[in-house]
Amino acid sequence: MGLIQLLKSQFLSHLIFYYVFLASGLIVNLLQFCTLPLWLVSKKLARKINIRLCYCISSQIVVALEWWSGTECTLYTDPKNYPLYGNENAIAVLNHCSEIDFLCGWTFCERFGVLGSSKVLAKHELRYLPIIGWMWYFLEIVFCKRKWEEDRRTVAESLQNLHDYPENFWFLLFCEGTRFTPKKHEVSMQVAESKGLPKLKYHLLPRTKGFWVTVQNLRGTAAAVYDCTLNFRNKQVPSLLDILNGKKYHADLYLRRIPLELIPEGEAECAAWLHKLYQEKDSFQEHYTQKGCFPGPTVTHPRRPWALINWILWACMLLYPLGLLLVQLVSSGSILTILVSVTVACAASLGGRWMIGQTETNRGSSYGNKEVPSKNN
Ligand SMILES: CCCCC/C=C\C/C=C\CCCCCCCC(=O)SCCNC(=O)CCNC(=O)[C@H](O)C(C)(C)COP(=O)(O)OP(=O)(O)OC[C@H]1O[C@@H](n2cnc3c(N)ncnc32)[C@H](O)[C@@H]1OP(=O)(O)O
Ligand SMILES: CCCCCCCCCCCCCCCCCC(=O)OC[C@@H](O)COP(=O)(O)O
Repeated sequence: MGLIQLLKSQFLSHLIFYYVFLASGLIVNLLQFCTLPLWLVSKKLARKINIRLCYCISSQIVVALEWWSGTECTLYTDPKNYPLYGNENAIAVLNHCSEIDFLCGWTFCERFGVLGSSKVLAKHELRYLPIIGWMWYFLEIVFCKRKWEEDRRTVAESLQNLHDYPENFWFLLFCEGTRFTPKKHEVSMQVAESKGLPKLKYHLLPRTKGFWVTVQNLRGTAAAVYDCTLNFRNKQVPSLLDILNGKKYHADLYLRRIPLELIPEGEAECAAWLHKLYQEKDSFQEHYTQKGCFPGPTVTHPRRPWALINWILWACMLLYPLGLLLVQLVSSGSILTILVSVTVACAASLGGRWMIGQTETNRGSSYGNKEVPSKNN
């Protein structure tokens, strides 16, 4: 292990990341709270400010992937569509295969300039996640309880609110509804069989209702569906903790742009269309497994410096006063104050580690583990 690699895996390096992330995150949450009265005066301005504030937080995790771990992200797409990415609203449909697929999604958002504004249909448990969940409240993220009877109205209403959104955004949908595990795959393939649908090898059976309600409510707002299939080279199974330890991965993303007009309007037709899309996605994954790449050309797509600049600015702003405080503490020689500082450092470390734990599949939900009895079964 080289010196730099050793440095990246050290507790102190992680502590710095945790401290900057947690302290800046709480400051940003507070600033977001202060924008509340502005929503009454100018919704447009409040949204624009919140987009930038959210960028301050989410781009820090992108920095960990792009700059700290040096992970490379290759985009496979039709070059003629390339100029449209970032310049239109889109619904991104992504496979839910790893613990960092959301982060790879964020990285592509960053590169196309839509990181601050991008959204997701997220499970409602994430709403309460400190910093990220609170930030999402102000970003108008759409939450679902994964209980259709409750979600159908709230999700549609939240989507309708995005009609006059002032900046381009990508709306992410993990149609599989939960992360891939062998058990969830087995259960969902039983459902596929009971519905007479072909089995999928690399995906869970997609949940179609969220997709249908999203497409219907974003017609006229989003121009296209981006069918995104993500994979990692050499069968690597990445985690956020490994990223923080500086482990480098190579992510490949296959992106197909499908104009929204091509998607059927009726619920049953739209569901059938999505099932077909997932069968195609499965064949792309098979291609990747066999050949080590996706079909079609790649486009060079460099990382941008803004996320790193944002992190450096926050680090300077937050580490300088902390350094001064530490010097004072040590020179005061007071055992009590030194004990308090050690406790605060441990709390920051545990807080950061706990947040990373929220991305780990083995701590995930049991959603999709048990076959839900349906009218078709
Ligand atoms: C490169 C581009 C990147 C772009 C990135 C852009 C933005 C990034 C922004 C943020 C990044 C942060 C990411 C955070 C990640 C958080 C993500 C999540 O939280 S994922 C979980 C929440 N989201 C979803 O679940 C979305 C998909 N789900 C749905 O759409 C659901 O339909 C629903 C709306 C949630 C409702 O769910 P519910 O369970 O109540 O209903 P369903 O209709 O889905 O289920 C009943 C239906 O399904 C059949 N069934 C039963 N069991 C299964 C099974 N195991 N598998 C499949 N199907 C099953 C059952 O028979 C019923 O069938 P039918 O419809 O015929 O009645
Ligand atoms: C610079 C970096 C500093 C690091 C400090 C700590 C960073 C912590 C970052 C936490 C980011 C949390 C983002 C939450 C995204 C979680 C996405 C996710 O994985 O959701 C899972 C759901 O889709 C499905 O849930 P399951 O049904 O599988 O259960």
